[in-house]
Amino acid sequence: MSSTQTVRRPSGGAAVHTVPAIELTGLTKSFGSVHAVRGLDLTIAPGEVVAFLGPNGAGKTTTIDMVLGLSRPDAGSVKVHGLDPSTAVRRGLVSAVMQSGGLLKDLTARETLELTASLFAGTRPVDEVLDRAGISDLADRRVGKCSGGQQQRLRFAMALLPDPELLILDEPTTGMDVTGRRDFWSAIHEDAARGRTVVFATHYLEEADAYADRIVLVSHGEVVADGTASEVKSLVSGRTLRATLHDADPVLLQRLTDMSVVDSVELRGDTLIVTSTDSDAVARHLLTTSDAHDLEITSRGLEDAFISLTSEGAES
Ligand SMILES: Nc1ncnc2c1ncn2[C@@H]1O[C@H](COP(=O)(O)OP(=O)(O)OP(=O)(O)O)[C@@H](O)[C@H]1O
Repeated sequence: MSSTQTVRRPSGGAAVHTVPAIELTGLTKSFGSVHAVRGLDLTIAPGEVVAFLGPNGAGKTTTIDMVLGLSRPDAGSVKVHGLDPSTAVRRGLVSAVMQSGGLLKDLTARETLELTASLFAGTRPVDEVLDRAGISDLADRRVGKCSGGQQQRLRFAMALLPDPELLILDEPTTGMDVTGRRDFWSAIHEDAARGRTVVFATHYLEEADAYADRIVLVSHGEVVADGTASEVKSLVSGRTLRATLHDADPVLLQRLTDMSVVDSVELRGDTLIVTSTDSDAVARHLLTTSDAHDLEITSRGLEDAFISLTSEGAES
């Protein structure tokens, strides 16, 4: 069952004695015969911005629910700032921005925040959280008139009321248009720069690439990769080499395929595409034995890593 290709853990350069923002040990949760989370270990240091990635059904939401104290593990433990999750939530150490729900359409943004603040002791001033979420200009707009992106920034403002040490976002931008997503992330990014720990689950790989210090990739309820975006990308070793090749010689294609450093060879019209762990050797071979020209070598992206590390059989 063990399949972890963890490249490093923990990360973020935190001092060894620092109490982790999140510490998951052997976390396990099943629903009937579905093993949603299978012995997941993860430590997140204060101040890290971590993307939690994985295909549908990988166990992201189940894990997040346990971190927020919304459900209990079958086995293993969850600590949030050294406390059990419900105590951490009660003390305002952690709050969450979820995908939907929790808003009343007839209230304005300010009224929504005032109502939420009245339910808790010792919250930040409403004007401050409006400002931090970048929606001061929307304070008097009714929620029902706000766009999806603006509503998400309002949820973000609500989550900031207790000034939590740790902010958790579960697929916060699903269904938003590009502008809404960009505005939402710029507000989160600015806030995180002040030192808040942020953990977000997303299906948009480019969001993880752009905004996370660290990517934790889960598959079948386990961590399969853990590192910076470039470290995770480098787990799918190699690069893609493209070249223009007139009159491709089948012997040349076969020789390339037979090279031990070559993963795949493909011909699309005049364009030869080779993925390889040693693009220099392939380039040398091509340039000395064929008329290949317009050579271009690129790193494989996060999407390649995601597919390769989470596909069936990746364990082997
Ligand atoms: N309440 C539940 N009852 C039964 N099965 C559940 C329940 N919640 C989750 N599961 C199952 O557990 C597995 C993990 O689900 P989870 O929602 O944690 O995945 P996810 O990574 O968040 O997926 P997605 O990206 O689709 O949201 C899935 O197979 C899901 O069907």
